[in-house]
Amino acid sequence: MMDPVVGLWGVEKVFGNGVRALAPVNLAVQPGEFISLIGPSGCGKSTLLKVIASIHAPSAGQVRWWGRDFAHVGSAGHRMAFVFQDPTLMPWACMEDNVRLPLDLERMPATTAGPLVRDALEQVGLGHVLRHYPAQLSGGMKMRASIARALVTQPDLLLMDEPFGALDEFSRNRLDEEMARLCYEKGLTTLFVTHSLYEAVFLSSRVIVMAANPGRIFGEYHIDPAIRRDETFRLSDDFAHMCRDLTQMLTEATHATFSGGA
Ligand SMILES: Nc1ncnc2c1ncn2[C@@H]1O[C@H](COP(=O)(O)OP(=O)(O)OP(=O)(O)O)[C@@H](O)[C@H]1O
Repeated sequence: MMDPVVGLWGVEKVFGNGVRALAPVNLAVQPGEFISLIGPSGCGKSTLLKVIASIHAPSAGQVRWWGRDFAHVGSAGHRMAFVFQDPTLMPWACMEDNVRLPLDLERMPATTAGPLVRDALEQVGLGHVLRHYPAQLSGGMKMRASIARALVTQPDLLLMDEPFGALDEFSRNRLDEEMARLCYEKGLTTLFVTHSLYEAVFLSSRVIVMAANPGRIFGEYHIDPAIRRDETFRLSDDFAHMCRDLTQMLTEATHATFSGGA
């Protein structure tokens, strides 16, 4: 059987202050999945994403990327990119220069990088503002630029931590539709942290529900990846039904007591 994109076995995270952010977590992320992590505040969603990004080392357990250790991430076919809630653009640089940053860090020649940068900006609908500076753009456009900066590296795994949380509902819905199109068309494996159950249902092929104290996986909910993620889906009875099911699971997760190991 093929190795998962990321596999976690018995992963725990205890911070220096004693907070047990993750009790044993087991998870296998398969190629092409769009997985959302939802759960009450403090249940370890961001911590789990950061363990997968290798920003945090697990306190116990094992993580494997494409069946190997972290040293192999970054080689062809095994690239990972992270999008944070804050777009973190360089204010003194135009869009083109901002998005080119990861390629500059790889010392890619400008002639090779140029078309990749323009293509990434086109993909997120910013092809017309290449020479604009962040201060000239709306919040939604800055977030698009941040996504373009992740896509320009042609990642095989995209990690997104509540990327649209600061946006108004209209911009968020629109970006969700565009994100779904990009990810499903490319078969891009994506892990997405959100506080919005509706966003999780709209985007995901699998929703992982977490519980807190300690942070752990409570349950999961599968959604047919073949469903077209558009306004028709958002307004459908199926969508409402899925949101109801997930609301119920989330309520149970919020009240669940932990009976696992010490
Ligand atoms: N660097 C850190 N040092 C100490 N404790 C931390 C650290 N990062 C997170 N925590 C704690 O770990 C627990 C899980 O935090 P985490 O941010 O992963 O939760 P979350 O589910 O993403 O929360 P939210 O939905 O509120 O963003 C919380 O109790 C948090 O206070």
